[in-house]
Amino acid sequence: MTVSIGSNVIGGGNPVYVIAEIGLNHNGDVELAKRLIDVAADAGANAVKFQKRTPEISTPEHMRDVPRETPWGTMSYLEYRYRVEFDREQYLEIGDHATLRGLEWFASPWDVPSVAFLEDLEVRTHKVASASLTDTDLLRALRDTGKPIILSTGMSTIEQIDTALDVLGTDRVVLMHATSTYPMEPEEANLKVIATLRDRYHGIPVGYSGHERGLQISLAAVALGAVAVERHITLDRTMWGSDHAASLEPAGLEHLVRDIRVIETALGDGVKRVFPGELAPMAKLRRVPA
Ligand SMILES: C=C(OP(=O)(O)O)C(=O)O
Repeated sequence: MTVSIGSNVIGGGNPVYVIAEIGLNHNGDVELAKRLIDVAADAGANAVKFQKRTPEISTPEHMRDVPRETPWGTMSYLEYRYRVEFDREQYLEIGDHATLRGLEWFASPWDVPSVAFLEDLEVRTHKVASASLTDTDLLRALRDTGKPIILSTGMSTIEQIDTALDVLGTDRVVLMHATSTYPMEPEEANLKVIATLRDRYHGIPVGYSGHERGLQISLAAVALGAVAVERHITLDRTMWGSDHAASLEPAGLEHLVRDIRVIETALGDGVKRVFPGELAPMAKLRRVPA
């Protein structure tokens, strides 16, 4: 089964769909978001992704008043959440820039009103963050859009994934294996879950959303058959903000896309054959012809 997002097809032997997750790494600055879009386009990614929240709904009650040191002074966690949200005009500017650079753009809505916000902007797909996998109201709102859904599975049990898919259906879903630790250590990657998900949810394309340092684990995910890869990106890992440290800088994203393209080519089709380029070595090296 394949899932189409714009002109890209995910699964079915198509090129791995690379999502550059800008998330909140724009720190509420449209110009920074546009520079990150440029980084994703220059690296050859397929899409850029954001996170869209209605802070008074999506911020857990117990977190709202927790003080947070920010570049704009000390504020409550709720105020900080507002500070890093873009409004409609800003998203229009960002979306236009992504389109101009040949990238799909979409977001993970973290609450039901954010789904309508993104629908109004005519995104072609939605992402469900791992944290939202158990939010049945959100899943229903997303199902009702009729759009393809990319569903991340970090911090979730198989039973919770079953329930989410009962709500979403299986026709237009891409599952993303993920572990929601930042940065994620190799011991927590559990990449064999990619095969577990593929076997259990037969026909649903399975990708990987990574929070590790470096490239090896994402590249191994591709070697294990992940059909989409999502990684956070930043201009500089030392920038202020919770996700920068577990993000790829421009050169890292460029190398990731380059190496993914090599690996997917190298995986081939699984049919054992003698390649034309082997004929000369065969003539030279094989003592006993067939
Ligand atoms: C946090 C997100 O995703 P993931 O769970 O894949 O990291 C997101 O998409 O907002």
